[in-house]
Amino acid sequence: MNILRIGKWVKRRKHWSVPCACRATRARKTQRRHQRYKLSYWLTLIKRVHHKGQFERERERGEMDEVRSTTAWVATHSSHVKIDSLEIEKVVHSMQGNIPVVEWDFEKIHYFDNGPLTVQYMFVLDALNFCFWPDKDLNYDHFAMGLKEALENDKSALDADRLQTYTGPELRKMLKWPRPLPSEEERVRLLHEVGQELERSFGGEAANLVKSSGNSAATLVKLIARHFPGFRDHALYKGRQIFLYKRAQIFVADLWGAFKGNGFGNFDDVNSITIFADYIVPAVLRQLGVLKYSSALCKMVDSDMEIVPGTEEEVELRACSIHAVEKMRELIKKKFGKQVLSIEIDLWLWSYGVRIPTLPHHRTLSIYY
Ligand SMILES: Nc1nc2c(c(CN[C@H]3C=C[C@H](O)[C@@H]3O)cn2[C@@H]2O[C@H](COP(=O)(O)O)[C@@H](O)[C@H]2O)c(=O)[nH]1
Repeated sequence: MNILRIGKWVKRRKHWSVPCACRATRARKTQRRHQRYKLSYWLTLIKRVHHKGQFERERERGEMDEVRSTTAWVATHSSHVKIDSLEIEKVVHSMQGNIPVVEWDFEKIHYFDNGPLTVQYMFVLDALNFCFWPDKDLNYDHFAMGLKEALENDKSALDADRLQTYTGPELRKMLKWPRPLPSEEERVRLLHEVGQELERSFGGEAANLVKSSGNSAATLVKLIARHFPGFRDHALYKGRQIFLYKRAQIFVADLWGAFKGNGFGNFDDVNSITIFADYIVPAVLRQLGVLKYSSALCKMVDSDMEIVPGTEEEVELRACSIHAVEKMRELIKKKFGKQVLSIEIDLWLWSYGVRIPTLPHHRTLSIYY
């Protein structure tokens, strides 16, 4: 019996010792695995922190490409506007790939003091940079000069708290405009929105908004769109969301131009910006023969008939303009080996267009451009 019992006990011990040993080995293995995991976890984290800016930027750049990719999609599904590739070739060859250089602020109308107040000025100006045409005597220059003069007379005129209090008549007075501005209520609402959000998230200063972009144009556009609903320039077209971001992108370009690529205008990825789809550039591209409109659209534009925002016509006019210029850039690169920025092409086209007051342009009531 005893022997039997001892036998059973030994058997049991054996039985126990096996799982015990296994458990110990497994525990050691698990510990090692955990250590390895911990190490790789920390390495990844360190790498992430180290490259956070880069990761962020790559991600944002992907999102910026949404302007390129969605407008390209419109161009391939377009019903009322067509891009004439042969005409693009002609334009590019006639200039031998050299885009005429236009100096930013060629009109000498902007405020500039090389500091944060210039950033505040540019942001407020671009918050109001849309739809001047309903008043035939009004244009962008009045806003640029009016806000400049206001700042020169009173450095606190565009402070975040002041922006939140302006009324329509006060804004008019600041711009020295004798009658109600087009979309005056919307302009005032957008001023308030800018003031509130600058105060809430950026210590009241647009300069802090720019600083938080980490020298990335794409991140800055994304930040603006995230924080300021008035800048979320997009449309629905044939069931898809199309991104245009005219005023957010022009703000980046204005900083880049004003600060000559330094300080607040220093962006590592300025080439991520596309042209700014307004009502002047499509008209210039049409005159160059690059954009061809359907006969119905020709009639609408030439007779100053209003085009409803969000219609296929309106989205195509804007999206095809962006895509045509992207094609122009690609061709310049392919044929002449030159890297041209969309911003440079935009300034050339826009400055050309505004010098021809008789150039027929499409008329859409919008807060985006
Ligand atoms: N594509 C594109 N559109 C631009 C601008 C600018 C001003 N940029 C300044 C920056 C450097 C220069 O030196 C400029 O002073 C305004 N616009 C748009 O034009 C339209 C105004 O027309 P009109 O009514 O005639 O003033 C309106 O939709 C406005 O939003 C630009 O650069 N590119």
